[in-house]
Amino acid sequence: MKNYDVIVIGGGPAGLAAAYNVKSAGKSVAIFENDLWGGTCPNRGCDPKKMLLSGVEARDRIAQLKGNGFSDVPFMNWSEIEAFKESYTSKIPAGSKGGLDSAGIDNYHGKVEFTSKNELKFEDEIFTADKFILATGQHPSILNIPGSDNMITSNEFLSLKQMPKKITFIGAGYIAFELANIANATGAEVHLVHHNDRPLKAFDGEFVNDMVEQMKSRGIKFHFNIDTKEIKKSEAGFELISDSYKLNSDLIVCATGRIPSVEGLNLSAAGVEYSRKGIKVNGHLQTTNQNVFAIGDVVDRPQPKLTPVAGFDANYVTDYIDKKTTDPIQYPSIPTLVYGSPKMARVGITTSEAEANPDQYRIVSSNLTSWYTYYRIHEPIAKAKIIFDKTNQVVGATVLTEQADELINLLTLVIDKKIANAEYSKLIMGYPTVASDLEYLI
Ligand SMILES: Cc1cc2nc3c(=O)[nH]c(=O)nc-3n(C[C@H](O)[C@H](O)[C@H](O)COP(=O)(O)OP(=O)(O)OC[C@H]3O[C@@H](n4cnc5c(N)ncnc54)[C@H](O)[C@@H]3O)c2cc1C
Ligand SMILES: NC(=O)c1ccc[n+]([C@@H]2O[C@H](COP(=O)([O-])OP(=O)(O)OC[C@H]3O[C@@H](n4cnc5c(N)ncnc54)[C@H](O)[C@@H]3O)[C@@H](O)[C@H]2O)c1
Repeated sequence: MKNYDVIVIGGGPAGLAAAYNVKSAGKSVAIFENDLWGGTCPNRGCDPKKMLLSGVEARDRIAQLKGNGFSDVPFMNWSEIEAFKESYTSKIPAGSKGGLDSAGIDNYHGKVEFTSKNELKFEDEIFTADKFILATGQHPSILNIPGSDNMITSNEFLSLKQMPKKITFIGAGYIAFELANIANATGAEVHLVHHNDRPLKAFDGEFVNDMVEQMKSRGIKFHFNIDTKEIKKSEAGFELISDSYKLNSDLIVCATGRIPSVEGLNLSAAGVEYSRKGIKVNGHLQTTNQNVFAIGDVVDRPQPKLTPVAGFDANYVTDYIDKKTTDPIQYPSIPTLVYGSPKMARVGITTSEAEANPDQYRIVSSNLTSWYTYYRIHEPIAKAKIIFDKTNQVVGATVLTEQADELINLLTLVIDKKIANAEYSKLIMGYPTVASDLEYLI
């Protein structure tokens, strides 16, 4: 039998951050992982996706300067950029494990399951701990329809050795939009099939429509209000079938959401309750067993499931276990981003919340397309909606531009630190940049 102060299950951003924190606090810690050390984000999520996106960004920049210095717009060579991505991702699992070894954190690879409220079994050995942290994340869901085996998920897409000529994505959330843009930049014929006509439903409808139009202008085909009933193997590849609708493609990617990874852990033996939305927690990220915590994507909570949120959870829980805080977790504003062409991002109060409460909020819409920062790169569309409260403080923002990933972080700073226009205007920012424009937006 082995005993630790803390046992962490899941070696992704949440679990790794928690394990390092526990170790730094001078406590004994073990971490278990049953797949790739490093987890979703660096192996099959954010990082490989954004490496592939660098090719999309390069192509977009050239396309926007066509006739102004460039005449040809090259397609992205998939095999080459995939290999470039692989040069990064292939080192992640060994690098993550190496980091744990160097830090003296005991790490175990394989299947682990609870046998009681404070015991685990791993390869016939029992492990006990004072506290457990569940950080097992999520994995892609696959539609439960006939022929579901004929689809791949984002996991396989990100490591395709060849991009097919014609590819279909089912779903219209973050993953479908981002991967569709990547496939499109390689010259593939790309289709996006959605069961209703409101993609990216958490974002401002006007900006989503603008984004859809931009993607259409790049050749991506949208098929709305199609309820996929079956996927059949066909001569041409795979056939997506709905009531009176058929679409043939070489490859179909199911991007209809992700589900919490709780199977096989025997959580009932630990007295930990969960649902299809994730593990149930209280304000201290404590599960229905007070000595078992849950952090990151596996948690059932309203905050978006993102890497920085997973890290924030880890820091909170280890502080709570260390008795550095007794307060419930309080999240700062969380920016969320769709890495498409262009990018769309939002933070704070949404435009729909602001529209529903006109006595509390004022929305200022700006078309930034002709602003120097966006004109310089000849962006076809750049827009912002900034939400102010009664005191004229920025409390929310939605932006649509290639530069949205940088702009939204500045706006998050303005919101969280309650920076007033008068204060920001006194700063000197590098010019001409997104930051030097900001005083005219806030
Ligand atoms: C395609 C894609 C793109 C994304 N892009 C972004 C982005 O741009 N920005 C962003 O912030 N977020 C992005 N995300 C989300 C981000 O990857 C997650 O929010 C983040 O990885 C969550 O960290 P986590 O540690 O909670 O879970 P994970 O990273 O999923 O790690 C959980 C780990 O637990 C392991 N595990 C599961 N079950 C067990 C078990 N029974 N025993 C042992 N180990 C187990 C898993 O193998 C995994 O390694 C993206 C996700 C995807 C899929
Ligand atoms: N840029 C980022 O930060 C980023 C990128 C990728 C993923 N992620 C994370 O991963 C999570 C999962 O991403 P996702 O895109 O898989 O999920 P999602 O929840 O964003 O989107 C799923 C989409 O599939 C649709 N859908 C559901 N059932 C369907 C059906 N039967 N037919 C057609 N469409 C259907 C939903 O309406 C929705 O539009 C995100 O919520 C986010 O937390 C973040």
